[in-house]
Amino acid sequence: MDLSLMNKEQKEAIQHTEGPLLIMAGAGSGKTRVLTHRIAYLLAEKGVPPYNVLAITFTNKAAREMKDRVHALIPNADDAHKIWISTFHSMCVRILRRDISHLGYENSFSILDPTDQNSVVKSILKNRNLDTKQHHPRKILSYISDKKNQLIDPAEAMSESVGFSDGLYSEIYKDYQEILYRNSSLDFDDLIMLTIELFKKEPQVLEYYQNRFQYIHVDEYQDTNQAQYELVSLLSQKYRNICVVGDSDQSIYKFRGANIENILNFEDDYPDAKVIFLEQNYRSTKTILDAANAVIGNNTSRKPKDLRTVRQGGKKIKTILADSERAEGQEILRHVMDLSSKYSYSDMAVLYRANSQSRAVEDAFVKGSVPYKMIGGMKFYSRMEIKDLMSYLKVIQNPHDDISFERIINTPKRGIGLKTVEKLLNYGSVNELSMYDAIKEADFIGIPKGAIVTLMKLEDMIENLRKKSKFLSVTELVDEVLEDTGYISVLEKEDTLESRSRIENLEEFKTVTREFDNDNDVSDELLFNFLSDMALVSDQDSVEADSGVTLMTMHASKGLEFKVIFVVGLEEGIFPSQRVMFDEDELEEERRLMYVALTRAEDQLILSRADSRMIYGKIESNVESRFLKEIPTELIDGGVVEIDSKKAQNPFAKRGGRTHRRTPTVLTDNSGVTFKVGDKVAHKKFGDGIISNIKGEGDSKELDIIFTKEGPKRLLANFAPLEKKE
Ligand SMILES: Nc1ncnc2c1ncn2[C@@H]1O[C@H](COP(=O)(O)OP(=O)(O)OP(=O)(O)O)[C@@H](O)[C@H]1O
Ligand SMILES: [Mg+2]
Repeated sequence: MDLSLMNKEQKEAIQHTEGPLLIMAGAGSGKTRVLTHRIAYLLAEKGVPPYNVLAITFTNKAAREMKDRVHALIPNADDAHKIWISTFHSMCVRILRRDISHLGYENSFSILDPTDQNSVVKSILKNRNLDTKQHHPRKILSYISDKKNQLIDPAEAMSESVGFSDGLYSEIYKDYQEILYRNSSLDFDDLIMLTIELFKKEPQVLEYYQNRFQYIHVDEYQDTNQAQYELVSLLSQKYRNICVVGDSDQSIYKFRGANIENILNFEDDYPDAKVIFLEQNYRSTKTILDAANAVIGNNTSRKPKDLRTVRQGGKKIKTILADSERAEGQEILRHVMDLSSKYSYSDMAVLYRANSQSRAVEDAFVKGSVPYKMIGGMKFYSRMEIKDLMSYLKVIQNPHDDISFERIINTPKRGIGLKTVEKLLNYGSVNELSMYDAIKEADFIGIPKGAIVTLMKLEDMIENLRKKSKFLSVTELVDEVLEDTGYISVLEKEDTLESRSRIENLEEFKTVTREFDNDNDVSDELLFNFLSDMALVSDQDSVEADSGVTLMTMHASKGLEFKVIFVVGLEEGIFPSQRVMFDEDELEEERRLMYVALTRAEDQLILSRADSRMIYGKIESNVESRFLKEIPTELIDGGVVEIDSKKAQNPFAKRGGRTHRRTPTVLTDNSGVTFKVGDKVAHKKFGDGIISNIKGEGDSKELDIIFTKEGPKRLLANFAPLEKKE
């Protein structure tokens, strides 16, 4: 295998195949690249069978990328397919799918998403007559998650609880776990906790996987939690060929139980471990790396390390100071459009601290017709119609999933009242039956005749769909579900703006299923695999096509790289966030997050902040983030661009010493053309239309246009690719 493109340390790491190996190195030094090459090397040079190799990544996106890269290095595609490259969660789904029955769960278990978890906790609180305002479900769920990540079960949590609320939470945890068990449902943390439980209870199962995974790799090891650590330790005990890579400066998941000690103590765990440091960064320009190193240098609890780059110089860092979040969004749009002559949209990413910050940027992009994709699939999947459809699919897969069944029992409306639902639930919980099974005994429960007939029909329909699911693709199954349940026809009859957009979303969902169908053959496991995939679309993952500017949280950007990175909202109180300001440890974690964000950039960094912004409905002013101040001024482009959205701006004017170029298709009032209500216009993407309304001033000026084909849209006058028609 050709390793000539790797440096000396990288080569050493690739060729050290036997025994424990730790690669500790800064961002962009090729850690992930070493992993992929090491896997290829094991197969090509050491004759290791592909099924003996395991690689664990932090996100599904990273897993997909690693698979692609390994495929490219290994000539035999079949071999590449046999290597397990996955996240902790999807690995555990596969293991549990085979053997979870040892723990009393059904092999067809469901996976709960955060919304489902929330409704479980709410129902427990209701049963216990507790107020959700006083006992916030989110707080309880994070308690439960903490316990699970530390592998503490309800009994243990109860026995070691101190004080009233701790005691109460541990009891809720017990209820929660019982409900999940009854529903044969698992939450994300269960996937790992139960796999460990399975391994401990059934040593022969553990041994099977130990023999199978003789070479184990873990990327981003600094962010493993206790449970994940234990899982890796169990699996690697027998052969001890364990290679972990990570960077303690990029540990950013403490809030989810990640334990930085796992990587720092690796040498204690494996005294015979070989340790390799990589010091050469291949990703970023010197300017970017100098900035990142300067920032992280302010953390006191770290070992300083050297990180150099071959890419000398580089463009200075640009900064934006806007007067509002809206102006910030528009200024980012302006930069994106400027840069789009040199880079493609997919070379750029906008990073923020919290998901809620995306809206202002999204608004600007929508109105400026800049394509973008959001990483954080939850948004799409938490829409009502998508949740309904998913619930149907989940019930078809696992009829004992009461959480999903309750959602669809009267959706679309079929005359099943709340009373009937409650009776089924109560009867089920007394007799340890799922609602689905309770229906079979509906006669004894005192459910009205008419409702019984309807419920029987519903069960028939679901049974039928289940049979079909064995020989249909997921897309075909989705069509059947929407048809048989009458879901689509109800929406079609409604024929409102809202119902139409719901139909569009369901169509959009089918692009997801189609993609899945293209990669997977029809089989008994197809639906299960699809639902597992969907459940694992975590907030790091995108569901949209691979084009457009990427919008995501800094957390989600870990491991990725882009030519141009925007970091927005660099204000005290936003980033670092208010919550951490007075806690030195948390502040250091926040600074590591800044380090992660900065080191995603290859060529150009653009850092922005707003003088004031709306937070929870209130206008707040924040001063410049300390992280921005920690960047040496000589690395920053002298002209801090001040944007005042109240004063109309001429985008051709010189500001901050720079001239803004515009793409020639943009003909706006600023370039001499005046638009007025009633004007006929042609839009590059949407075609012909008529202006129906004009609002705002300067950069914020908005045009409402009714397009012949696309209907009404609201666009930013200065950015919309519009031409006036005679
Ligand atoms: N020896 C090399 N020669 C050329 N390019 C390299 C070399 N090593 C790594 N690279 C490139 O440098 C970039 C960063 O590599 P990689 O993503 O593996 O770094 P990393 O250490 O995993 O970063 P992070 O800490 O951000 O996860 C990639 O584009 C990779 O292809
Ligand atoms: Mg990496």
